[in-house]
Amino acid sequence: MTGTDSDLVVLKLGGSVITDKDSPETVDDEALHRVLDAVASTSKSEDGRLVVVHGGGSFGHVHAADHGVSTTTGTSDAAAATAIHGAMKRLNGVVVDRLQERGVAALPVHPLSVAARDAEGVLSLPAGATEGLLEEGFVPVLHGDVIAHANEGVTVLSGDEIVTSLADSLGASRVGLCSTVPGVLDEHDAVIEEVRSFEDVASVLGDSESTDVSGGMAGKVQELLDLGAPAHIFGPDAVGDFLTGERAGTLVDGR
Ligand SMILES: Nc1ncnc2c1ncn2[C@@H]1O[C@H](COP(=O)(O)OP(=O)(O)OP(=O)(O)O)[C@@H](O)[C@H]1O
Ligand SMILES: C=C(C)CCOP(=O)(O)O
Repeated sequence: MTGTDSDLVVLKLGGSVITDKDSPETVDDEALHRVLDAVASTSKSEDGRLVVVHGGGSFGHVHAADHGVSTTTGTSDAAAATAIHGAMKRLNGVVVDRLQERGVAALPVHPLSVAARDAEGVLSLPAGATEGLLEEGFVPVLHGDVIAHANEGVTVLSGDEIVTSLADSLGASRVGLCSTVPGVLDEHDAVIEEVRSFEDVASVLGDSESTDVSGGMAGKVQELLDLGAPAHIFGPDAVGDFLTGERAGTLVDGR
């Protein structure tokens, strides 16, 4: 949120950061308050536009696992889809409410209503609603969800996919992923400052074939390297630094 008014920052709050992954549908209040305090204080002091995306944690993932739904295996059971979507809407409601309580003009955008995948799994996520809200001065808050998937019913759309899709379609100037770890870690658990190619980190992340691109660090790094914008992976303590344009965690930049 530094620079010109038109600068757009996309920030993802990891589901494992803002929820207690060991307890179904439980928000990690302390962690959520901490990261939202940082978002609220910087959004008042910095120019620029912000989109927030959050993951599923103990909300969406528990229901997705119960119903055997992943990013590639779907369900045609409307009740199952509603269970997953409903849980994600509850978490989204908490994030939006708590941002509004802090004076941030947050509004929800639910991907189920706008996005779809074709039979090859290629995602279409129209950005008109998000863009329109940004133009009106709101902070759109999107979430991982279930979406229509040709021949599969609905499948999971991850927050990471939303981030990369919107960053491209809206021309984000910076992207940040707040995870539970302080960055991409090397074999001694030290934060790697910069990743310019996947080969730089393949040995600590495992090779791409063995990785589920919807989750885990290897998939994140691969997708972020393909973006047209610099991306940062950092821990909950560094949200404020990222939003004010300071160095935060690991810079991933494949441009
Ligand atoms: N080299 C590495 N450096 C940092 N984390 C790694 C590394 N290799 C694997 N990981 C794992 O990747 C995890 C981060 O990915 P994960 O998808 O769980 O994060 P998240 O953004 O918080 O996602 P979610 O929204 O799904 O909870 C870390 O918790 C860590 O266990
Ligand atoms: C499980 C659901 C519905 C959301 C997944 O989003 P993620 O936590 O970003 O992978």
